[in-house]
Amino acid sequence: MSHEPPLAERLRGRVAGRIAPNAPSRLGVAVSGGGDSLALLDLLMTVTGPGVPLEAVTVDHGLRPEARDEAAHVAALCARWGVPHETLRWDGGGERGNLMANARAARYRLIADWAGRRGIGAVALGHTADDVAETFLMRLARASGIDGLATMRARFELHGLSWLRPLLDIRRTDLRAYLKSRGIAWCDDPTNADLRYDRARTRQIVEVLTPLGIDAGTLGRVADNMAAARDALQHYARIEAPRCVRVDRGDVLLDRAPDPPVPAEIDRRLLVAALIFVSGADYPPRESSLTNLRAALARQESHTICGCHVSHAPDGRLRITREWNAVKDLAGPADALWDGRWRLTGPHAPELEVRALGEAVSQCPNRRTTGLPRPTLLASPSVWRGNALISAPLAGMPAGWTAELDETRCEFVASVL
Ligand SMILES: Nc1ncnc2c1ncn2[C@@H]1O[C@H](COP(=O)(O)OP(=O)(O)OP(=O)(O)O)[C@@H](O)[C@H]1O
Repeated sequence: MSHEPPLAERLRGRVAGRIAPNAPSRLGVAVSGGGDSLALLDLLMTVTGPGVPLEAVTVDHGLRPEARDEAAHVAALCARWGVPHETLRWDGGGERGNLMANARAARYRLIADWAGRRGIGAVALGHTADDVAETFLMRLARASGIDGLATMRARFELHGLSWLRPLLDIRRTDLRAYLKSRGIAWCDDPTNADLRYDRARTRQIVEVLTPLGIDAGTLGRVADNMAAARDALQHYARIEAPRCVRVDRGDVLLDRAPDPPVPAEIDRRLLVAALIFVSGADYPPRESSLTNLRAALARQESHTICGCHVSHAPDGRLRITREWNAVKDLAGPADALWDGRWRLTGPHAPELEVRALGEAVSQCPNRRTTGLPRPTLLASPSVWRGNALISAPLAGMPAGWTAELDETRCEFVASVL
């Protein structure tokens, strides 16, 4: 029996400890071909047994010429190790906006779709303690708040999938040493050393700070402290939510001046949670967008943000409703979830479609009796047969149909806080 080097035992123990409480029936691992995620793949192979089949995935963003070879390298290793592997290609390099952010968002989406097809319940990512430290410094540069400075979560939910980060307390150098000891070659992404990128410059800075006693470990501990503070604030927001927030037929009514008052930070968290609840957004709005919202509200104006329409209700509370523009092109079968949250029940027929009510609200004679404002009615779900409006349950024209929030979304606190 060969003797395991202590480093391997230590790393396997840590990864096993992170995976065990979250183990799904099938586990995926996102492998770029770099040292971190290749080490993750190898470690996962040794800590998952036949009870938890492992599958690997690589995304070729088509942005660097070497990417194809990197994907092929991962594919070859997986073939040798008997791990099913798939390379997914992204061809959105020409899309408008921030290329890196688009590529990252597409990667998460592509991997989630792949996991859905393969019946995989959780996907592991190779973020390390060094990523925590570097992200912390990069967020400092943006004057981020507590959430931005907090350690990334070891587990989070996105696109209907669990994502795990089992390497968060493991240093990159240890993973490289581990790979060397196992004779496994990895690919170095040249952009990691390219000082035109924030990430590469930040790596240099971490080294410069070491003589001050500030290293990846120290920064990681500060980020952990921030995570503890974030969790405490979320806990407090959860306690305050019932007296500040009411869900009214899919809208959120937010009392921003409750008696006794809540701290501004709790009010901010409830507002962000309300925007996420109504829009189904994956990420909170940027701080600059929230500043614009506050300015508009201070002028007593309504405002659109994050796919939501925000206005003052007559009693002074804020009404956060879905923005008509964000849903006006959404059409789906009448028996499917609409806008990620509405379930319509009624005399279903295959040709029926759910769409936003829009200007057809004028065809609903009882709309005023609902007490709902026009923006809410415009974005509310309605049933159509071709161009004929059949039902608008929230606009006083049910015609045998009801519209209910899907159970995963109807509990405000449970779904967003
Ligand atoms: N092209 C890829 N294919 C598959 N997985 C990838 C790819 N790129 C990154 N990953 C996964 O994501 C992890 C983090 O990679 P990286 O730090 O480069 O991501 P990032 O772009 O900074 O995104 P994030 O916001 O998730 O940190 C990797 O260890 C790996 O698990």
